[in-house]
Amino acid sequence: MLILASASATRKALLAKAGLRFATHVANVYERALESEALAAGGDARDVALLLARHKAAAVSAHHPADVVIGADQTLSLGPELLHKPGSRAEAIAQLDHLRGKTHRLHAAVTLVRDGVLLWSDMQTAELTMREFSAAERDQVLELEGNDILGSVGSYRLEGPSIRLFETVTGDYFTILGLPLLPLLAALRDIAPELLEPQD
Ligand SMILES: Nc1nc2c(ncn2[C@H]2C[C@H](O)[C@@H](COP(=O)(O)OP(=O)(O)OP(=O)(O)O)O2)c(=O)[nH]1
Repeated sequence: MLILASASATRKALLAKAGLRFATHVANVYERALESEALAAGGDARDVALLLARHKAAAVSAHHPADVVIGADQTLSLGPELLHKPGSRAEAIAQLDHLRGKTHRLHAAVTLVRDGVLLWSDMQTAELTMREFSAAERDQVLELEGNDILGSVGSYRLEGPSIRLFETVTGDYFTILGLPLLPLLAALRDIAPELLEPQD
C-alpha cells in the first residue's frame, strides 16, 4: 500500500489525478521545532524542507512499517527569510504585500520511507517574481481565491486567480504546488512499480 503522510489537499489531488491509489495519514511532527533545529545547525530553507519531509514519512512509517510512505514539505524563502502559511486573511494580505515586487523561492522536498528506512529523497526549487500589484488587485485575487489560500505557504495558488499577481515563474509546476511529482513517479517506478498499477 502507498501512504501519503500529508494533510495537504493539493498533494492528495496531485497524486489522485496521476491515478495513484493511496491512503492518507497526517504525520504528527512538531514542524517549527524541527525547523529551528535545522536552522540552528546552519541549515537553510532547502534543508528544512528535506528534514521535515523525512520526519513526516518516518513518523507515519513507524505505524505502517510494511507500506511505502511519501513524505513532503515545502518552504518559502525570501532572501534569508523563511515565510510560513498565513493563519488568517489579514496575514495573507501582509504576506502578499511582503512578496510584492520581489523574487522568492519555493523549495519542495519529497521522500519515500519503508519500515523506517529512507529509500529515496529529492528536493526541487522554483523561483517566482511577483508584480508590483495594487491593493485593489490583491484584494480582488483574495476574494476570488477564498480561504483555500490559507493552506498555501505563499498565500497564493498558482493554478488559480493568484496567477494575476505574478511577473515570472521559473521552475517545475508540481514543485510550486508542493510535490515534485515527476521525480516521485520515477522513483516509484524504480522502487515499487506495483504501486503504480490500477488496484482492483
Ligand atoms: N494549490 C496550491 N497549493 C500550494 C501552492 N503553493 C504552495 N501550496 C501548498 C502546498 C502545501 O499544502 C503547502 C505547503 O505547506 P507544507 O509543506 O507545510 O504542507 P501542509 O502543511 O499543507 O501539509 P503537511 O504538513 O504535509 O501535512 O502549501 C500553489 O501554488 N497551489
